[in-house]
Amino acid sequence: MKFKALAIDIDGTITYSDRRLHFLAAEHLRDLGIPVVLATGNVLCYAAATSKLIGLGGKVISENGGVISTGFDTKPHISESMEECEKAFSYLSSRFDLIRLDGDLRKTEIALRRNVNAGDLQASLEGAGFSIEVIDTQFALHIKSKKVNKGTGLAKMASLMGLDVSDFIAIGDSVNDREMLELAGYGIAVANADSGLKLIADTVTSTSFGGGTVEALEILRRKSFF
Ligand SMILES: O=C(O)COP(=O)(O)O
Ligand SMILES: [Mg+2]
Repeated sequence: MKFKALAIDIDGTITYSDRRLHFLAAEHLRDLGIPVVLATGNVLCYAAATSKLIGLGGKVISENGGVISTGFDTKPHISESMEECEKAFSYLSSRFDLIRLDGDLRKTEIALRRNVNAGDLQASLEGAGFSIEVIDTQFALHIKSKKVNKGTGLAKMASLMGLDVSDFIAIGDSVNDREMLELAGYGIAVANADSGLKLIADTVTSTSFGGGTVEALEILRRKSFF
């Protein structure tokens, strides 16, 4: 089996636990020989800068699928307005002590510091009839649309690249990588991934964080997957 591209999470997957970039993982990604798409819950400028600094081509899925860019100088594709997320945020703000992240850089969802429990926020929103979800990636909380995720982002990116989602290998570590791993032709969870992601992955590495990505790429090469 041959795959044509790789979609890979940033935080927790090509970093150490404290978010420093894992240089060896970055080096392996630069020399992969197939297009590498960075897929993150973080904002577009963070994803694009990471792509540039690694030496990749600027193809990124950011804001958990809400904002997609196929190159450094191209206009991003933005999925939907964040009006519902803003309403949910203002509802929650009167009930919880929320700390919003990233200023006005976010276009489609809202990120929060992890000083509150995602399940409590979710239950409060459901009680008030909101159709909005709250996820905890271990790096931040995200108030987001249920219709947008890294899977829908991958589908959009694949079509923009003239590929099918099944042409992609996906690697990740967290709840926000689930739909992307489900859709991709082959999915790998690094050892620090949450148990739900490990359950749906085709392979789970024995090494954590960026070291897990180095191991994953070695496994994929051994299988001649690209
Ligand atoms: O932004 C986050 O919460 C986590 O980012 P990630 O998707 O790159 O792991
Ligand atoms: Mg992650």
